[in-house]
Amino acid sequence: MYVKICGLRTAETVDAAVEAGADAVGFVFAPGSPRLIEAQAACALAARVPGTVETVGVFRGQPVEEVLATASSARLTTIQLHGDEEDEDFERLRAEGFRTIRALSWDVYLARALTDPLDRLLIDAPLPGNGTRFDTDLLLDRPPRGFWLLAGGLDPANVAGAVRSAAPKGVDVSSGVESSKGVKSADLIRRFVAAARNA
Ligand SMILES: O=C(O)c1ccccc1NCC(=O)[C@H](O)[C@H](O)COP(=O)(O)O
Repeated sequence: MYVKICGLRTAETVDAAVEAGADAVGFVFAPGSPRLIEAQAACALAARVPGTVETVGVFRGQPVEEVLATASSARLTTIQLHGDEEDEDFERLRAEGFRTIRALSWDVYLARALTDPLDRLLIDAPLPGNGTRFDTDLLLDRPPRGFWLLAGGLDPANVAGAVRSAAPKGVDVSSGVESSKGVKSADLIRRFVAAARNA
C-alpha cells in the first residue's frame, strides 16, 4: 500500500513520515492553502528525503511554466495537479522528467472519460485538503483502473476500513494527521502509516 503524507512544512514531520515508511511526502504550492510552502523551504525539506521516497508538489490552476519552475527549484520528483489541466499538461511534465499524479474529485472522475493511463490518479472529495470523506461506493459504477490513490478525510482510525472497502493502490492524507489546521503531528503521521500498512 502506497502511502503519501501531504502538506508537510517542517523537518520534524518530514523526518517522521520518512522514518515511518511513507512512500511520498507532499508539499503544497496551491495559493490560499493553509499548508502553503515556499519553493526554497520545500527544497530544504526535500533534501532530507531519500531517493526511495517521492517528493510531490501539489498545484491547482497554475500555469505549467510556473509549476515547472517551482518543481525544479524545489527539487521535486513528482507533480500533482488539482485543476482542470489537460492531458497535454501532463505530457509536458513527464517530458521534463517529472512523475505525475492527476487529482480529481470523485464526481469529476465519474463524469470524465478516463485520463491518460500514464498518470496516476488521486480520487478525492470535492474540496481537497478539507478533511472530508466521500462514499467510495460511488466508484463502483466505474472502478478505477491502474494505479490510483484514495484521498479525502482519511485518518489513523478510518484508513484501514477505507482501504478494505475501496481497495485503492495507495492512500493520501493531510487533515487527518494534523493537530490543528496546517500543523502536522509526527505521532499521527506514524499512526496513519502503520494503520495503512496493516489494513
Ligand atoms: O492540502 C491542501 O491544503 C490543498 C489545497 C489545494 C489543493 C490541494 C490540496 N491538498 C491536496 C492533497 O493531496 C490532500 O492531501 C488531499 O486533498 C486530502 O486532504 P485531506 O482530506 O485533508 O486528507
